Amino acid sequence: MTFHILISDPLSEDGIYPLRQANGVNIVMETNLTPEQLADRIDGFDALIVRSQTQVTRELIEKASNLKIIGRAGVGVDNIDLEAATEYGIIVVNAPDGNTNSAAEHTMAMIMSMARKIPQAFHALRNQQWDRKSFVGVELKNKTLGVVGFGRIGQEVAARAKGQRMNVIAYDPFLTAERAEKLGVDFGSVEDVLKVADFVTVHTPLLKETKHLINKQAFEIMKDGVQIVNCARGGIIDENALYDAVKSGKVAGAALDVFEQEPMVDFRLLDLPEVIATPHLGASTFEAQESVAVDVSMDVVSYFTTGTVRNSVNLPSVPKEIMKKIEPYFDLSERLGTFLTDLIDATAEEVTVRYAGELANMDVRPLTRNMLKGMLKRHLGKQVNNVNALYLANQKGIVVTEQKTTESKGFTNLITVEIKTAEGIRKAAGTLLNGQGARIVKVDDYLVDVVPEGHLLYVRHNDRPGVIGRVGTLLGQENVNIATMQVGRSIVGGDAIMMLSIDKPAETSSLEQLGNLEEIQGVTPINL
Ligand SMILES: NC(=O)c1ccc[n+]([C@@H]2O[C@H](COP(=O)([O-])OP(=O)(O)OC[C@H]3O[C@@H](n4cnc5c(N)ncnc54)[C@H](O)[C@@H]3O)[C@@H](O)[C@H]2O)c1
Ligand SMILES: O=C(O)CC[C@@H](O)C(=O)O
Repeated sequence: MTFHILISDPLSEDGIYPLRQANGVNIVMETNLTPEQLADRIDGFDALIVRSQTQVTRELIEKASNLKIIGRAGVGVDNIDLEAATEYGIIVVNAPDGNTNSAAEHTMAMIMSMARKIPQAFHALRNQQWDRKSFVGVELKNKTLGVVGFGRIGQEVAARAKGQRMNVIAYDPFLTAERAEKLGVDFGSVEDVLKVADFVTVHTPLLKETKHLINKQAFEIMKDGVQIVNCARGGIIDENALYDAVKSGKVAGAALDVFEQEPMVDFRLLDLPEVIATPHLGASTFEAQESVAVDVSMDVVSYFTTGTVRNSVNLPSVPKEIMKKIEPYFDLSERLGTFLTDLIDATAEEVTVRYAGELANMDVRPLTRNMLKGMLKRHLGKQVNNVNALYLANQKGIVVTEQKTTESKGFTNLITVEIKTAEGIRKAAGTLLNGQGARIVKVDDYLVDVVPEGHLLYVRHNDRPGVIGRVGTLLGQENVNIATMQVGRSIVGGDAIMMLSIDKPAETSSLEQLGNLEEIQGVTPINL
């Protein structure tokens, strides 16, 4: 049998030697196809290997009736419709480590070029202007670099910046005080970072949560004269807001490798002398291109020869016989993870999942991974699945433990998730009620009965007469319909909670008003 592989973006020839060496493969390299031509060409191929140019859309996937694996020679999988690939049973693999170094070096090159106005000076010189006055720069030494997104590349950039004797402050939802100390950086919230940084560099994926993370409001809290870098993904910085911030003088320099639309169509930012740019070259080194091509080629060969891969982004790997028994709990596990993550405004350090009842006699590792997927997807987005969730959690320094007991205190099965953060331990427990679907039955030490779906509000309050009525009245005035409400309390007159299920998400202003009501201690929206 021949395995047909289409490579549709330029890949290092040295990097694809694992493919060239494999028996029974037919490699076709066609790197100049239009989307329409690719759609006409794709059918019949077993594997598609791309970089960031090829858009692997649902339409393309639907035309690829033989496709089994998509290889992304790089990190970001935002050019691949993962949902469609998963839906069609196509494994997506990437090369998460191969270009980390090059991307970090490019970021440093951009910071230094921007700080010393090297591209601008070269441009003038090339136009035969010997101008030594217009290009006075700033030193990096003793300046503060703010790193937003402290994963592989963010950490490598920080290490290099420290070599330039910069102070580094970072924000990442997975960064704990302990890890920050170990890595020799300060840490704080995004606001903390933006407020104190002389240079800001972003290294997050592009997700719903990170789209326009650096916007008008973010620029407003930055120091006057801040310099900003984006070598991660276009769209993390709002380009219109950046334009205005540079124009107003708030931002003294911007260095961009990536853009909201690529290839670039709006060149307005480049009219500004403070802006320097490269056309998405962060990973464009011989070393990185060879390394990502080797990694992805090896996974494609491994899939073809053994059916296994190393860097899966979406592979569901649940043994069939286990799957059948535990499948009904998949959704509940994931929702418990998301529920607790929304509830907790702190970095998870340890996660314990307790399985009580019949589940204690089964291999529940896929459920734990699904719970982690629910937990991590808030910050890592689509790249998390039940295959890579545990790996990603470990990579973030989260210690994950499973515990089992056959005693389940009145429930056939009970799953309790406990998350430890620097602020303490929070927990939620859920079960499947016979014929009535999933329920969250305990939040911390309060007994509840909540369907884990839709929009929920978790309200902490003092157990006093009239509080529940005031909450209902205010939400009514704000046109928020309450579908269900649960109340739990520790002791009469003590701390209490309300769990409300509402028909649509409450506006921020409504939540603020709710939080300001007498006897209310706090309000947390949860969206499942
Ligand atoms: N310019 C290029 O050519 C190039 C090359 C390689 C990678 N990249 C891009 O760089 C980015 C980072 O890559 P990586 O390998 O370091 O990924 P990574 O997954 O190791 O790190 C990303 C980090 O961002 C954090 N994050 C998620 N949401 C956040 C938020 N709201 N605020 C702050 N942090 C948040 C995650 O917790 C994670 O630690 C990706 O977008 C990738 O596609 C670009
Ligand atoms: O393919 C490229 O050159 C860019 C890759 C880079 O953006 C990535 O996310 O790995």
